[in-house]
Amino acid sequence: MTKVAVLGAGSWGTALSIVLADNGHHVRLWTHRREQAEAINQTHDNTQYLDADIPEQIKAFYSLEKAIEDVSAVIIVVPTKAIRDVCSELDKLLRQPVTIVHATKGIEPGTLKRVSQMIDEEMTDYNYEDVVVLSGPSHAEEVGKRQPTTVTVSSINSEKAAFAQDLFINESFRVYTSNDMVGIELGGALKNIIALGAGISNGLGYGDNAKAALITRGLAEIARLGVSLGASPLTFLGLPGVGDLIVTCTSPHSRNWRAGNLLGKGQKLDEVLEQMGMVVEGVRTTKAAYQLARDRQIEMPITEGLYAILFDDKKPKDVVEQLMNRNKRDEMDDITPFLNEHY
Ligand SMILES: NC(=O)c1ccc[n+]([C@@H]2O[C@H](COP(=O)([O-])OP(=O)(O)OC[C@H]3O[C@@H](n4cnc5c(N)ncnc54)[C@H](O)[C@@H]3O)[C@@H](O)[C@H]2O)c1
Ligand SMILES: O=P(O)(O)OC[C@H](O)CO
Repeated sequence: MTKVAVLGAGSWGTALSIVLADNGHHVRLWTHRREQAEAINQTHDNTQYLDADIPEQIKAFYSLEKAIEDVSAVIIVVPTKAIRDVCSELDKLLRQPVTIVHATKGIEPGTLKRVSQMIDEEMTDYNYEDVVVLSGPSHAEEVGKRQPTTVTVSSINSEKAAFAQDLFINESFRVYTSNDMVGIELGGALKNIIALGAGISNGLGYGDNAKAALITRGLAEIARLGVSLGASPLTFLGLPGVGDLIVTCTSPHSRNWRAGNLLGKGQKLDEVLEQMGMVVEGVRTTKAAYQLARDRQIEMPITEGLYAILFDDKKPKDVVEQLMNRNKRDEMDDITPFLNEHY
């Protein structure tokens, strides 16, 4: 059995801790809020973030130094915004070699870096090639109830990916491996933009046709950007692509979908984010993807529309009208030449 530290006691960190505890591992769940650590240890629940019983072998810690003492794996599950601070602190305190797995879905605005690249920059002895990413269609609410879930782990270092697969896999949590780390990280991050769009569409009163359009045309633009950044197009047909698009664009469990739904009903971004109380990664990732698309001259009309709603105060209805009135074209026009150019 392995001693594992999980950094980030939000909904996903808590759900992944439950998977690890079910597999017999000793889990140290770290939170930067002392009162939360104390409450988890006393009550064995974390109801602000997840409605689930927390097994006895999960111990919550407020001290990062104590949480990572003697562990052989560190699972990083804080929001993208917190990755640099947490990793630079981790770098100062780690005394032994560990396998680092991250389950965070985002791209950093400004630097336009993926999470593994941010970890690489903050940690002296680890570069992105040693980091493992875990991603896929996986709402914490269902994982906490041991409902069947499938995810993918990936690393440039295939031994580390296999280690992570063994650490997490069980009868209700099936873990695949992939050798496309770039695609796995990008799929998980970019689907949040489309989930915001699907929520907005619902808030506007639109139905399944609009949702299906967003999922499929969203997939096309995710693949276009992903391939230009070195991902395999096939990855986006798998769990971290189509799979995660389906789960986040169709479920009210999704924080991104819920935030989009409120925006579609007319609420302002600031009040929506305050109301959510949990991270809505799609907002910052929209900023990053918009910049990446501009820099690389990739057509991403849905992402551009989302950017206009979130940051330019454009009305959602006007954005839908604009998307529906784009130039006539063949469905594969913007996909086939692009893939031919890269493959
Ligand atoms: N919730 C899910 O179902 C789910 C599933 C897969 C992936 N993810 C991804 O996991 C990541 C975390 O999401 P979540 O849903 O658990 O978020 P959350 O909002 O439920 O929890 C985030 C946690 O991070 C902590 N945190 C925030 N800033 C911090 C800082 N500076 N230092 C230390 N801790 C800090 C918060 O206190 C909170 O405990 C996101 O990237 C999300 O996209 C979430
Ligand atoms: O709740 P969301 O929108 O952050 O999505 C959670 C997971 O990424 C779903 O796979």
